[in-house]
Amino acid sequence: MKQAATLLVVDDNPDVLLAARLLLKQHYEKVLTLDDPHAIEATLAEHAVDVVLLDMNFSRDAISGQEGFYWLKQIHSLDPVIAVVLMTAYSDVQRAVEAIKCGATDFLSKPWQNEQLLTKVATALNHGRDKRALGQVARRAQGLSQVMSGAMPDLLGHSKAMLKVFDVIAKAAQTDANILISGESGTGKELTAHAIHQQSLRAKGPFIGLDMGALSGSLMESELFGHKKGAFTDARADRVGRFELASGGTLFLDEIGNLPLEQQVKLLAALQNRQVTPLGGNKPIHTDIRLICATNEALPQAVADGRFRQDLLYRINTIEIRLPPLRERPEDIELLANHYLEHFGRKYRRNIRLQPSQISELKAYPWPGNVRELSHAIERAVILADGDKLDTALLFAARTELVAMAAVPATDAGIEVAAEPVFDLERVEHNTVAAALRHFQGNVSHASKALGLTRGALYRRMEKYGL
Ligand SMILES: Nc1ncnc2c1ncn2[C@@H]1O[C@H](COP(=O)(O)OP(=O)(O)OP(=O)(O)O)[C@@H](O)[C@H]1O
Repeated sequence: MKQAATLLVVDDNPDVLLAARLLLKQHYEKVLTLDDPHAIEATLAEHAVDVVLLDMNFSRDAISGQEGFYWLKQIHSLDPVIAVVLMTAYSDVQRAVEAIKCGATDFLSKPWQNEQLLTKVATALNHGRDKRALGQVARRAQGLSQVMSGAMPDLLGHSKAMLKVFDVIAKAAQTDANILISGESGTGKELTAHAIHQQSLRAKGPFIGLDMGALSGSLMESELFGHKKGAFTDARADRVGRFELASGGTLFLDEIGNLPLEQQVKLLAALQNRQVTPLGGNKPIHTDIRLICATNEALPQAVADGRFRQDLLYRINTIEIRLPPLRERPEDIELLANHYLEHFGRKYRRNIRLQPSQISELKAYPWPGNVRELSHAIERAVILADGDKLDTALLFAARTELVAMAAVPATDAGIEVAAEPVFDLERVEHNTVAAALRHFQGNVSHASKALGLTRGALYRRMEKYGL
């Protein structure tokens, strides 16, 4: 199976690019190639690249390697922790040492042995990921996370339901009890997990998250517990698991309902024994974590269906926090809308206010995508506003779609059936995604399965259409 990673190969020799691509494509999901290093910046802006394989000598300057060092610096100014493997046909030890000193993760001589290239890429990939995760640990440990990665927004609300949630958060945060947060997509489960961590005695420790919806069973296991080099075919280097990274802090497992039964047994054992053994390892590692899990499906039903272990549910739900959907707390809508109006007003340099009639309309809309949908609606309307007036039609672009769909006999797939055929793919896609989310009451995992998309791909479409 291909590993979910994006690699970028930069070399001015098309044969080198082709050879690298053909080899790496067999093992990694996305392999990008560039024959001109000037395009690196745009490529990194567009793709979340994990490893760059960078030639040291472009045609202007055939052998000194200075161009390679220049581009290495440029790459690190754009992303300081990205793993870069420098490649050169003029290899010598001195240059390898210099490359590593300048921040390269590794050094590769051309022509390469395929096995050697794969090993170096795998090591660089793990190195980069661990560096990212450890960077997060270090930032949090130093209390600098707000400066470096942008402050986590506050969890807002003044409805009775949310005041109750705040109360449970404040009490639970002071303990090490495991917490299960449930709620529809976009209700703020991840934000709540951060809020608990920030109010807890572990606030200075790391907050490490893992989305169980985005990974296959065996990958999940290696992400959770880590692995030793050689534990399985693709394990080309040791890898630190999230349990170990989260030690002293909080481990947040999103979409816990997606954890396959086999891995549920292992998670339960890790929680009971407070230790994990990396795959392929034989020495257990002691862990000290508080576990917060999130789900947008009813886990008791998953237990009844035989998809989730009851003993694991009892272990993770010592405290349960249910986040109500926005339609159940319309009192929060004005507060949230004004918050986002100010936030995006500042971001896009607009000074805009909501009219009382618009607030009433916002409150009347059911917001199937919850707070995420509301924030997207406000952002879109702020960007497209003329002067200081907010156009109600823009604010409710998503609602207009839903109304349009309701007004015509739509199939369960939600494809709009118009009197005149409309050949607008984007519109059909938008309608279908909105209908699937509505059908599964905002459950992203179920909707993505039904649409034949990964959760990531569905999130990208939700983002695109402001759902
Ligand atoms: N009470 C709130 N106050 C302010 N912002 C909120 C609140 N709830 C959610 N948000 C915002 O809405 C967006 C979605 O929140 P979050 O990712 O925490 O939801 P979620 O329930 O984890 O969603 P999913 O199940 O789809 O992963 C984020 O941008 C978050 O900042």
